[in-house]
Amino acid sequence: MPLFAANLSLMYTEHPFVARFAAAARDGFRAVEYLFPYEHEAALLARELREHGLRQVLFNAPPGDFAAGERGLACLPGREAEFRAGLLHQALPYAQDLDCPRIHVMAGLAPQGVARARLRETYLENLAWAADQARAAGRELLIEPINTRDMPGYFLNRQEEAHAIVAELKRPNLKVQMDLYHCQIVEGDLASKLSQYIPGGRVAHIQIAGVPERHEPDRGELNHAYLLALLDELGYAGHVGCEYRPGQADTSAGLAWFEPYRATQR
Ligand SMILES: O=C(O)[C@@H](O)C(=O)CO
Ligand SMILES: [Mg+2]
Repeated sequence: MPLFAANLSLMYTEHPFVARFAAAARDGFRAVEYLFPYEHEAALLARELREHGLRQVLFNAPPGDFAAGERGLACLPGREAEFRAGLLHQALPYAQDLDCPRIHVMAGLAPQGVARARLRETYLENLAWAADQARAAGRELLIEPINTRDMPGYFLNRQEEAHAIVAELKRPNLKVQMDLYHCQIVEGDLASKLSQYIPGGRVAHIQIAGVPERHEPDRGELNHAYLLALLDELGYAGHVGCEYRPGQADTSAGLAWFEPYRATQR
């Protein structure tokens, strides 16, 4: 049975951030993920994890000025020093304090007028450097294709591009975060894509949500039970992040889809 991680950036937003750990644990989750930990002391977050029997399985490296619309720095020429400082001085220390095995590095929005080849070159140089730093610290580094309906201009959109980069850089700890919500919007054919990519061992984290509204996985056009059973069949052993915005005010009330899996979480 899949192991799920509640995404505390999108779920349980009816509670203040720090109270979301307890809420997720009460509902039977044993793991969490969220976008950014940096507004909170690592010791405080570590205590929430410990007190509620939760594992932190993923968070993102600093993305630049998120409030101003930036969505990562890794492909941006001229921002290398900021990207590298964020990884080294913020993401990796938090990963250590939270005992978090993997960090997602956002690519960034492609700036107008800069050749794609130059962005790709910058992206690969930054990723190679960052993967080596993460490896020395015992962490995996993840890249995630994201759809351009939600994030217009985002540099990395397709699974095949992400897998090509991982293959090219040959860093054993550089892996793909496969978000089935984005993949369905950009590419579709999810069952074939899972069968193609999971056995290769390059997918270290999966995320799910209903499509098109990014609500609970049992709302919308996808057959989540079929896809989750397929993950088991394919031997996927990582976590499945529940990265969705609940369709009603009460996150717990929308967890009927989670019922068959609740007792098997660990
Ligand atoms: O899918 C997403 O939006 C996230 O996984 C993320 O890290 C960037 O927002
Ligand atoms: Mg995602």
